[in-house]
Amino acid sequence: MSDSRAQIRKSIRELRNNLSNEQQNLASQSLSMNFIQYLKTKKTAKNQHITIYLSNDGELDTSLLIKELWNLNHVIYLPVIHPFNGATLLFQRYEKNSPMKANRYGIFEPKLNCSQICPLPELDYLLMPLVAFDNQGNRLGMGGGFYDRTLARLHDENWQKPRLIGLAHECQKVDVLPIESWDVPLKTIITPNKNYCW
Ligand SMILES: Nc1nc2c(c(=O)[nH]1)N(C=O)[C@@H](CNc1ccc(C(=O)N[C@@H](CCC(=O)O)C(=O)O)cc1)CN2
Ligand SMILES: Nc1ncnc2c1ncn2[C@@H]1O[C@H](COP(=O)(O)OP(=O)(O)OP(=O)(O)O)[C@@H](O)[C@H]1O
Repeated sequence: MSDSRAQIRKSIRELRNNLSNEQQNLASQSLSMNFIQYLKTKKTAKNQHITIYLSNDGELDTSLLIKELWNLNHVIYLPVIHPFNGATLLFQRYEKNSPMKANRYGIFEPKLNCSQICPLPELDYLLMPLVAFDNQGNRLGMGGGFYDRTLARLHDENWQKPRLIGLAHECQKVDVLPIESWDVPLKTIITPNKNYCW
């Protein structure tokens, strides 16, 4: 089982890393339009608390979406790897002038500042990176278990917030993922081509 997860990770990471700059730019524009349109259909008020991520390893580029959401007065957060609580994530406010530093994987995150951390249930939307997703909204990540561990508490309850939304290129879709007990399925996945809802 874990072997096939590793295989899927390897082949899909290769596919998305092979997308051209032009494909990435177009994908980034479509993502931005699709998510902002999605917020409109939810009649979302301003000042929503939205966690995104800074793209790495061929992931769908979020930089344009972040700028547009700032312009619409939403409050943006990024994941920060917890300094001592194993492989879990904190969600810290991200502004244009936030001091940043590279984490152990070379991904930039805001320098830890406890006064800027948002507790998970106070977030409205959690936009998550993923390596592969399937027909049922299952998600396979980079293999660190960061999001699954962080969301484990929510998974046990019948939670309302945050809404979990995966972001991916269309080439990251597979028919069926081998899932594990801790995997947290998603109700929405947004690609440049369409919004999947379960
Ligand atoms: N953009 C982004 N930010 C994110 C995540 C993510 O998937 N994407 N994460 C989602 O959880 C967390 C970081 N998790 C990550 C886990 C593994 C690797 C990675 O590149 N692994 C290398 C091996 C690196 C090593 O061991 O030194 C690899 O698999 O090649 C990157 C991020 C938090 N921030
Ligand atoms: N809720 C959890 N409690 C304890 N360990 C967990 C939990 N979720 C995941 N793990 C551990 O993390 C490891 C990696 O999990 P998995 O392969 O599902 O990560 P992933 O979803 O690909 O990564 P990420 O969530 O960081 O994007 C697993 O081997 C598992 O042992």
